[in-house]
Amino acid sequence: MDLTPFREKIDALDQQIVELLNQRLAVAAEIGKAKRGSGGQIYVAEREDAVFRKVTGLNQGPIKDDALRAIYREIMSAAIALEQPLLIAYLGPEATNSHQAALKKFGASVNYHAFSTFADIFTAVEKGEADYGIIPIENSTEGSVRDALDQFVGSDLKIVAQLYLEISYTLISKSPLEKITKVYSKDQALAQCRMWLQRHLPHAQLIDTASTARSVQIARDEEGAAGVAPEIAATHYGVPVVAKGIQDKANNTTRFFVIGKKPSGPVGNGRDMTSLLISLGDEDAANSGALLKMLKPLADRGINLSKIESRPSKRRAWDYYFFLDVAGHHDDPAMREAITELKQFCTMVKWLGSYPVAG
Ligand SMILES: O=C(O)C(=O)C[C@]1(C(=O)O)C=C[C@@H](O)C=C1
Repeated sequence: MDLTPFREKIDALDQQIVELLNQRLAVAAEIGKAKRGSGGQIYVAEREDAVFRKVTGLNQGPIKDDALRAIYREIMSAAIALEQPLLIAYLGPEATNSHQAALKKFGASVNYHAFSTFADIFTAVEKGEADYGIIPIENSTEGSVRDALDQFVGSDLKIVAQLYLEISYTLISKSPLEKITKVYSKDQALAQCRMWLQRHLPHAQLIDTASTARSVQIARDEEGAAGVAPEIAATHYGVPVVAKGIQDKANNTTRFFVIGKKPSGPVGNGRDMTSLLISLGDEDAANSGALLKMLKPLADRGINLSKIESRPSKRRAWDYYFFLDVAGHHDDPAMREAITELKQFCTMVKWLGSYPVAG
């Protein structure tokens, strides 16, 4: 069959797509100029949310919404890069789950820098050395990332967006499965793949490493060695993938926050979420009456709570902070009223940020 006529059609369409993309980017460049003049935010979570909803709403197929979203992620990433080069801070080394989350949120056209601690990421964004940071906040099987939550106590940075990343592990090695004698990875990653490894590599030695990325470096250099890491690490270090999706539990998902200096505006229509940090002060946190009192200003206004987490304040024994995720935006009148009421009896009510629910 002669494919020439089809390919000619595709060539003509590609020409239009490229022209339209460049027209769109030229408009973004204008927006960038206006933002630089007024000190506006380059990455605008609520606008990106609206663009994603608009284009998936227009979609009649056959392209899948996920594919369309991925394409638009890269279009807006290119727009951002044209408006102003952005630097995104994440928990390294390169090719970690945090790196993958950062790429998923900001696309391939912005710059990334790996930091070794959460505190370093907060400091880099506070000092303006990075524009945004990506912080893992909770995992569907392991629970909250406490060190990350604690950083918010002493910081004025805002949560500007969230995203969910399905955590999937890949067996990475130069050797075929039957020649693998050692499997390296971070203990949590090995633990999450224990059943698969038992079934497919019952005689291999399991060896703990400092990070999943490190295990792939070892697999690159050592015959018969494999690493267990996100797939991005195989590409990054140029080591072949032996098996994908080797984690024992499906739907193992990590939630990440994007942190920045300026808050995000509302999306509206119940599609915003707000995070608050509350301290009850002298009220006994173990007293259920005190907890009830804290939740009442929210409940009275029909503001739904999706998460509550307590952390020791480290100021006094048995003194706690509460991290709350509630539905709505800080600018909603009901939310403002609830916060004002909370401030009347709580020693601290800190607004950590409002952001689109959709990640
Ligand atoms: O609307 C804006 O503020 C833009 O900068 C344009 C645009 C886009 O390409 O649609 C790019 C980056 C922002 O994060 C949001 C949207």
